[in-house]
Amino acid sequence: MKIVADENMPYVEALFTDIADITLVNGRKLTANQVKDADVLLVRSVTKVNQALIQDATKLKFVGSATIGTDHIDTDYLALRGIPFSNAPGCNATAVGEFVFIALLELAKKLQTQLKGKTIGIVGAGNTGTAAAKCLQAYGLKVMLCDPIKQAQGDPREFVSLDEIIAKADVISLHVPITKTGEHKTWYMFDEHRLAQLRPNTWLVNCCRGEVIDNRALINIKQTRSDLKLILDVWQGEPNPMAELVPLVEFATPHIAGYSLEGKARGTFMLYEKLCEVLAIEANKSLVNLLPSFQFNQLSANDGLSESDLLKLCRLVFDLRDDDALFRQYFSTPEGFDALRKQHTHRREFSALSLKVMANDAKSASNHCEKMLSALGFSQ
Ligand SMILES: NC(=O)C1=CN([C@@H]2O[C@H](COP(=O)(O)OP(=O)(O)OC[C@H]3O[C@@H](n4cnc5c(N)ncnc54)[C@H](O)[C@@H]3O)[C@@H](O)[C@H]2O)C=CC1
Ligand SMILES: O=C(O)C(=O)[C@H](O)COP(=O)(O)O
Repeated sequence: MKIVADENMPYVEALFTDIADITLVNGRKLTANQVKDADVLLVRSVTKVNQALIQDATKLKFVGSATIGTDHIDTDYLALRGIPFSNAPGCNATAVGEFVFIALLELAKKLQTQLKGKTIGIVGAGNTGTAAAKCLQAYGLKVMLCDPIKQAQGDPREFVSLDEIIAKADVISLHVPITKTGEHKTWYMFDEHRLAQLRPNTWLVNCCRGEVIDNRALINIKQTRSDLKLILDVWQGEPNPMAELVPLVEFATPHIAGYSLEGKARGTFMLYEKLCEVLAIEANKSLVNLLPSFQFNQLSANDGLSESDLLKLCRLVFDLRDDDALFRQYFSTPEGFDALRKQHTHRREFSALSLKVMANDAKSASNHCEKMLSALGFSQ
């Protein structure tokens, strides 16, 4: 049996060697010829899986994408061919949630202000939006959710409209799939008109898909609205972001919000489990055994962490400034965007770090700080 897998999918060899021969490929440049004798195809978001790619792959019995998004997969064509498909919903939700939290702490620091006290609007309350909300609420921030689809499905959480988010939130974070049709389509959800409605000093975060914001309109509005602050992890036209936009952005990263080591490993592992199910074989590997130990095993923190202390702690698992600096230097070089993603130093999730909080006051042993760090996801 032959598995063709994206070379940027960690742990493929550790998980699939017992099942099949593995050929690793450049996912962005994958050709029909490379796939034609594959039994299994494992991709990431940069590979368009459609009729043109797989029509000659007559033996194909499974396609997996180690991602949340499925906009690169022609699922109708796979269904027509009767080829089972699985993505990896939720695999990198924690990574995205922590990315948003850390990025906002970084932005507050850069602007010499505080994140504390701000009201956050989350657009799209699925896996990643919920994970972001969890971190922000753990820090005591007011979070408003907008998700008309979940609302209509009877999700018991409180929801508001997008207009209300735009009118009231200090920070807007986007967590929707890219959709081009229908009542709730998200393509250019933030077009010229919506961008013009943003309140003074709004912080806008996009780590879902670039085309949710009209990037040309964003460039235009930033010419006259220096009060708007941007954190962009995703870009219209990846892997070629609009060069004029980059200097207008406070933190710029190459679509790595979901790139924690845990998140990537979870994505591959979910496909491993699914393939075993499809092939009716036992899944005898474990996810925990794949992950290396973290270099900072256990730390003590004093009670009463300031926002600045909290950021220092977060930087131990992920220092966003490194990715931002590399992005500005290399994004416009040939293949620079993809190289930055490939060479991204895998960061860890908060749970990799065990923290013991030293109470200043013996009576407050079970203190606020300990609860907050635990709710953020740090181990204890
Ligand atoms: N930058 C990165 O590394 C990553 C990016 N992503 C992107 O983020 C997207 C969201 O991921 P998840 O949260 O896991 O997906 P999800 O499917 O769990 O949640 C998306 C939510 O958006 C809602 N939604 C759809 N249209 C909407 C609209 N017009 N207004 C408000 N809400 C709307 C849906 O009802 C759903 O609850 C993915 O589709 C993917 O494109 C996901 C993971 C990592
Ligand atoms: O899961 C998704 O959807 C994402 O956007 C991924 O984080 C993208 O990662 P790659 O598949 O492009 O490595």
